[in-house]
Amino acid sequence: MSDFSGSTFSAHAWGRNEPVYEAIRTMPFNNALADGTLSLERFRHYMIQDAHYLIAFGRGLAIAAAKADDPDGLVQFAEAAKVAVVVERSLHADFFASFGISADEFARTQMSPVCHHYTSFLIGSAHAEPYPVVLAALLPCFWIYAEIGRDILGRAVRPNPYDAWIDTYAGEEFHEAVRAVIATTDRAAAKASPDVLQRMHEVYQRACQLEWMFWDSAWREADWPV
Ligand SMILES: Cc1ncc(CO)c(N)n1
Repeated sequence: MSDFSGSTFSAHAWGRNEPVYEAIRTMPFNNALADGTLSLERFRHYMIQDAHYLIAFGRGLAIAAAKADDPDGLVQFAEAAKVAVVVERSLHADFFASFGISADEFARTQMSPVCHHYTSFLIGSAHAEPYPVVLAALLPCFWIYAEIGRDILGRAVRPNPYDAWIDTYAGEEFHEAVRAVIATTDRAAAKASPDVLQRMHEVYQRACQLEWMFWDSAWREADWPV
């Protein structure tokens, strides 16, 4: 493992979790998304679960906003919470329509086990943990999508049925928000005690692992076993 000691939390956390990122980047789901061969069924599964996910992510961000240690953080995460819900609504209004998911199908589809796990982890951490740890739990959701979006854009076969998804996460608007979340998390980490910093690394790693599991679950079209 690389030694990132003395540098920022984000550099350290990224370095420690690089193998997880590399595993995500090369997953069958993301390879197939890039070359346009991903089955509609798998993407539909992913989108429905992501609509569930984004609402919970928005709630986690709203809790982060409430815990922010300054007004800038309050505004930043209140805005991010709003954007999560706006993106969820665009999934519903645009993606669901173009990929043939009816309101009824969405209403009938509960969270998958992994989506349930990931969202419970985010909401539970947001409620229970101090502000810097909440940010560390939320950071991979932003950062990994930004990196995956750009990576896929760089190798995507276009036109691609999933162009709109790729453009959302490769786009500069999203990346600007991600850089701001990285900066806020690093500022919070710089003031954190060793115990809190340790906790930040634990939740950051867990969120990275859950990101991998979220895509894997969509690839397997996983459902509750009973
Ligand atoms: C599972 C998941 N993680 C992160 C994002 C991006 O915020 C998303 N849309 N879905």
